[in-house]
Amino acid sequence: MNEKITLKYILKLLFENKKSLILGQLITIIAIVISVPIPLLLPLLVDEVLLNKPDFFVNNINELLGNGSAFYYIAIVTFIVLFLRLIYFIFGVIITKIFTKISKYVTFKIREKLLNHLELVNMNEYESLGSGSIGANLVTDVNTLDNFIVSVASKFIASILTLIAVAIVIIKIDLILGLMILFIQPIIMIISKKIANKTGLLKKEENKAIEIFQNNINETLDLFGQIKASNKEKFFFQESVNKAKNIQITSNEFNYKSVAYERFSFTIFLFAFEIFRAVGLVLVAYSDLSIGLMFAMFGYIWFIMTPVQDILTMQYSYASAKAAINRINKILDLKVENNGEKELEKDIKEIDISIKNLSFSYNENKKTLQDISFEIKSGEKVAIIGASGSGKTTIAHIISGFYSKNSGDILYNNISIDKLNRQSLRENIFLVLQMPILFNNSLRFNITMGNDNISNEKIYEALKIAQLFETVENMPEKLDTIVGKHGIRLSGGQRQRLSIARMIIANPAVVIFDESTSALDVHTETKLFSDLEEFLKSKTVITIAHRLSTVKNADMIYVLEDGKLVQSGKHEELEEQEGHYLEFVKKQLI
Ligand SMILES: Nc1ncnc2c1ncn2[C@@H]1O[C@H](COP(=O)(O)OP(=O)(O)OP(=O)(O)O)[C@@H](O)[C@H]1O
Repeated sequence: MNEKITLKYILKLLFENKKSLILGQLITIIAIVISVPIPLLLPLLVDEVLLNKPDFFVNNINELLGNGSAFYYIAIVTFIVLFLRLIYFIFGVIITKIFTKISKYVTFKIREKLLNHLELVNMNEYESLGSGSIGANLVTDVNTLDNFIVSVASKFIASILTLIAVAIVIIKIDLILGLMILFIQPIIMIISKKIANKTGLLKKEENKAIEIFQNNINETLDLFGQIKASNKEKFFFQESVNKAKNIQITSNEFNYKSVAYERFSFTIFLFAFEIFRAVGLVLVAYSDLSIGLMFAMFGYIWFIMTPVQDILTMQYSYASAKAAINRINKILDLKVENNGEKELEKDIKEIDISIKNLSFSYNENKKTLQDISFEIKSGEKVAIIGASGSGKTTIAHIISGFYSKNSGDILYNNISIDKLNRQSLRENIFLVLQMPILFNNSLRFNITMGNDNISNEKIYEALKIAQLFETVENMPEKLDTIVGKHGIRLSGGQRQRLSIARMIIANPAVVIFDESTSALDVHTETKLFSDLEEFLKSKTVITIAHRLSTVKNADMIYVLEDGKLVQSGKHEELEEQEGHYLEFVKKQLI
């Protein structure tokens, strides 16, 4: 079982960069040690210089650099403060650099893990989520997680340590004020946490609306041509507008309420700040707290705002990250396809296929294939026919290892599909689809599937057999012509022939044609099969077809009806029997 994304898992990834993590935290601690005294320095001069009570600074400056005027002391301490701020800034940049690198590593690892899992996911499972939501998970949700990791890795420990250091200094300066801060801060944080949960729910709504819109618009754009052909632009685009409207509503709710909630938390903090100030004044009036230290306290109250705000923001992003993790884990919940260890020999020439009591359903309500058994010997040419929806494509997909059977077995040279490595299976069985979908890349890429080792000569040879040579020769960029998204710039027949050229290059032992020439005219189809004859001679060929001419010469014909195998035999035998095949022949003759 694939390990889920959890906070523990994220921590594990963070600790894979242990050295950088420790270095980053060390520099953070040094930066805190440098920054914490800053608010104390200049206010101390109020007492030592303005109120003429020389102490630490004046005494030490006198001893080290000699006496001087008020300007002299103020200038020296100001210089020290500016210098410390500069160092703090430089350390801040280094810290950001280290932690950004670590967090980008973690988000990359998460994306890599998701992609590695997706690669192995079972087709049925993949279809249950759809490409739109998986895309959103990989982009938006991982980014949400990224923001959270950056802020936690770089600010969590720093904020806590700064708060502790400041608390110590404040308590040392004045016990009452210090303790007040220590009590009031957690209360503010608890209130903020409750608010953060509400923001998380709103974010969830917004993300859902974005996902629905993304799925809808992807589909509308993919089917743009068909929508236009059915004159349904208004309907489909209005649907998309409605979904976009929903984003407006949910985004509006999230954005304004999350800002309002954030401001509310901040206002509570400011309330506390004013109370601290009032208490400071009272303490100067009624206790031995000096004016200079009171100013220092005010400085610390401002100083403390950044780490407190950081922790508050971390709570908001934690709420969003938790929601993102839940959605990301849905990808990891998708079951992977069974993958056995046995392999068919590379470039094997002969594969016997034996299908035994095979059953399959896409969902629990209906059995798509029921108890099908037949054998295909190596080199045999078989045809599968049947009414639309009878399960022909499904059986082709199962034989090629795209969908996993529910029961029964398929044996390839006596090796059960459960024990067979899927890559090895697909290397030797090629399914030529009716509607091949192409990459928005060059013809060459689509034929070779990115394999640069295949020579132009070999590609042109395949194109000639696939009846596509002249078409490609007449294209301005020839093999470098870009085919458009899903191959939109090619006709249906050209796409089918390109897919056949891809099959010729792959040179498998078993070829399955699933209505792969349905878009071709009879003349081109006849020429194609005649040119393919030599290439297919020794191969096992399974043809799914609607045309009698394609089926007639098969060594064996299997007839499917409603997911069941109802007839099998040669054309001459089946033609003599009453049944589906005879009906099929009659229809073709008409
Ligand atoms: N991905 C899918 N998810 C759910 N049901 C599906 C899926 N693909 C096909 N089906 C259903 O399975 C049944 C068999 O479909 P299949 O595509 O195998 O039929 P076919 O005989 O190849 O049809 P055609 O000749 O029209 O291509 C049909 O009822 C179809 O609705």
